[in-house]
Amino acid sequence: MSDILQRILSVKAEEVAAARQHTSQAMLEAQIAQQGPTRDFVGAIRARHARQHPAIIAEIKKASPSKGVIREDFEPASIAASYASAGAACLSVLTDAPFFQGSPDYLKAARQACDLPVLRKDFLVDAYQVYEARAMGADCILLIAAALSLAQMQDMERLAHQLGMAVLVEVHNGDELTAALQLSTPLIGINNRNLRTFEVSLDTTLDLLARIPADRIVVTESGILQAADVALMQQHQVHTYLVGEAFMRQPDPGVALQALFGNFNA
Ligand SMILES: O=P(O)(O)OC[C@@H](O)[C@@H](O)c1c[nH]c2ccccc12
Repeated sequence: MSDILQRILSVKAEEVAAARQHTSQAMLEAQIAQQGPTRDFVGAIRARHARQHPAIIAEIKKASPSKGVIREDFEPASIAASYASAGAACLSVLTDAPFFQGSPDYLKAARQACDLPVLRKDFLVDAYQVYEARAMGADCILLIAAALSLAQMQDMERLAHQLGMAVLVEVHNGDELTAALQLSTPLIGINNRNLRTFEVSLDTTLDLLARIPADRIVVTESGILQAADVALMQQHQVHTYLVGEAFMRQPDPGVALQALFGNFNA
């Protein structure tokens, strides 16, 4: 039986084929020409670090295949505003519909409601989706090393940079990290959740840390739920976090962000 990541990737290939039927790449490029400038995703993270603050990429996620519906009362614009006033560095918005109940409209609404840079959180398998990301307003894309060859990642990174977007490359093991370190992006995400089994272990971050050069920014992703998790990462000089569920389960996500990371001001 194929794992969940394989299933998602085959659905994505179908989605891309269908999307091309009604919106050509040339049409996406015309939409991109109408977009304003991108917001500096890496710069927003570095600015938090320069003030000795953690940098939080706060996620807007309604549901996931491992947890089902996480948040019933789901208004991306007000969640974005709440995160922004709580001092988040950046936003991450799920745009995948079939598995995460996300939408490009959620990304647009969230980005419009604040001035934070926004990551399109989806499963990219084709350059077409990089154009799509910028056309919907994204400032950064996610490249999942478990889903892509090094050559694919290099091509998509080059395109993202041409379009003014940053790249977060996500790894889960040493082989994926070896590939990720051959990209030029400074943003190396370590996903504590295995996308094939859903198992979560913060040791994933700690185990890979020693291999990451000092000029890269380690983003610990998934499973950061409580103060002890943050303290553990701080002890290991990890200062950039991608957090969704811990915030999305609370009535006010920004209040939850400050409860977990402290009340610093952006
Ligand atoms: O909700 P959490 O456990 O805080 O995790 C957020 C984020 O890391 C997670 O949503 C994620 C990380 N990588 C992904 C790739 C695809 C979809 C989702 C993800």
